[in-house]
Amino acid sequence: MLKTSLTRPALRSARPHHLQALPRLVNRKFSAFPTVTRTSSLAAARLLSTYTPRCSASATATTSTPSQPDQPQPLPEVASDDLPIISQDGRQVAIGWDTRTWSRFHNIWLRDHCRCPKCFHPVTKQRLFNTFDIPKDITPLRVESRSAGLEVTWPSKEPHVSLYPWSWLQRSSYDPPLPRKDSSSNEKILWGSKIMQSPPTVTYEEVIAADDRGLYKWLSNIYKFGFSFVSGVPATPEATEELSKRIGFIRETQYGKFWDFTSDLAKGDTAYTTLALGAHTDNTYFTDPCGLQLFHLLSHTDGTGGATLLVDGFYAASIMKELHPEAYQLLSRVRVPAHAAGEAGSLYTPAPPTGYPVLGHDAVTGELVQVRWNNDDRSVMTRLEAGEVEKWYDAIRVWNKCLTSADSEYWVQLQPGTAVVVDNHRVLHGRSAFDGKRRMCGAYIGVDEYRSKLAVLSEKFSPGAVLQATKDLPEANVNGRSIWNPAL
Ligand SMILES: C[N+](C)(C)CCCC[C@H](N)C(=O)O
Ligand SMILES: O=C(O)CCC(=O)C(=O)O
Repeated sequence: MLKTSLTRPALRSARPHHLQALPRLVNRKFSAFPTVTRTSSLAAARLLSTYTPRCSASATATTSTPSQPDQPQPLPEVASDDLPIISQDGRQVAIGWDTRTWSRFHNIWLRDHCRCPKCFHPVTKQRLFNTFDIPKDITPLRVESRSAGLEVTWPSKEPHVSLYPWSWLQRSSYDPPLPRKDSSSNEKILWGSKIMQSPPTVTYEEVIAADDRGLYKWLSNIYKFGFSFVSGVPATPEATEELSKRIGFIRETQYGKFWDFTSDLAKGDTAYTTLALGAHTDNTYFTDPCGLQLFHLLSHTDGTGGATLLVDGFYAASIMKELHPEAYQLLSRVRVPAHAAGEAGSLYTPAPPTGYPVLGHDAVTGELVQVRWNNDDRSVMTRLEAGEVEKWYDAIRVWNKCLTSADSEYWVQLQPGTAVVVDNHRVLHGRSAFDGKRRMCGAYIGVDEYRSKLAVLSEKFSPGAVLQATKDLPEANVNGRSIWNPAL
């Protein structure tokens, strides 16, 4: 059972945080958060303040607003009695989905993306056809609109026929990019301290069940909220390690593989002390910080404190972006070096040594995709421009205020039997100071192992529109995976 500590335990520097009242923002939509909608208004703030959680784990401190009528809607599935119009214009094939929506695919792109067994290995899903054998000016002998998709006949010794399912072409459309049907399942829900009313939780029994449905629920929670509890976990390192491995193999570091630690400085890091730790993400000194971090408190005797802090870094960033856009931009640009130098046998710094910005964005979509923040592990700032030094310190001061506001901080006193997993690219964690004997165990999981497991489970439990539309096509599914999986 989780005991939520309603008062905020003193952190190491125990500064009272007098914050100007941050407007309570409900769901938020920013260019940086394309899949989350927001209504930030006084009405929304009132809504939040009177918020009463629904009973399901999906209840959050936010409610989603109806899709905006002016946003382009995904195209309907192609009906066999209403096939798209197609036309060739020299270097491209144009597909008319309806009177107003056309996609254009370059001939060379289409030839390169043939998924027939000769061009694309049906088991390994690797390209077999040599891209560089495609003539620069390749032109189809014929293009046909078939119920199964676009059929293209290419010139070669014996004509080569490629089929491209309509749903796959809609999803792959680049000229123009088309709205996607399954974006709702990709929604992330930003949260503040009110998440304490209904934190995302699964049971240990659900997660270890062989049908993987509970495992999928757990990983879906982590994807949507950036963290999830697991209740009913046997309070042993062995059970916790097995739980971790349900997601993927554990990532070994200088701290070991599966860790079982206490305040004995067994490793050269303040985690192995009784000190309070402010909200941070781990591994800022690695080029690729771990994806997930699992914690399970095994025991705490003869003492108090040691409460766990969780902060949604995406939520805090969205507030900072709204209220202090210049600070947001500075933290999105200035690279922060970091180190782990507490073990004699290792000295970690990221490549490149200049480090990475606190707020990392997808270079194509502009979406915020990673928070990297551990002010204790931050190294000497040698790359600040003289004119930016004080601005940068002002910006991290604002960032710290957003992280440490009562609206952002979710304090919870972990109990043996309840583990927590955080997305280390989004949710910051910390703890209050403590005394007595405290034993914590856990593990890191690599970001690609986490994403891979979620992708595999999504294929099974929530196949997107393309997998649904192509599942009965001949030779689509080989070795349990569709050649039309949009992830390929
Ligand atoms: C291994 N364990 C999780 C116990 C501690 C790791 C040390 C955390 C380090 N200061 C960082 O922020 O990455
Ligand atoms: O001891 C705890 O509760 C958390 C320690 C921590 O923040 C870490 O290991 O990264």
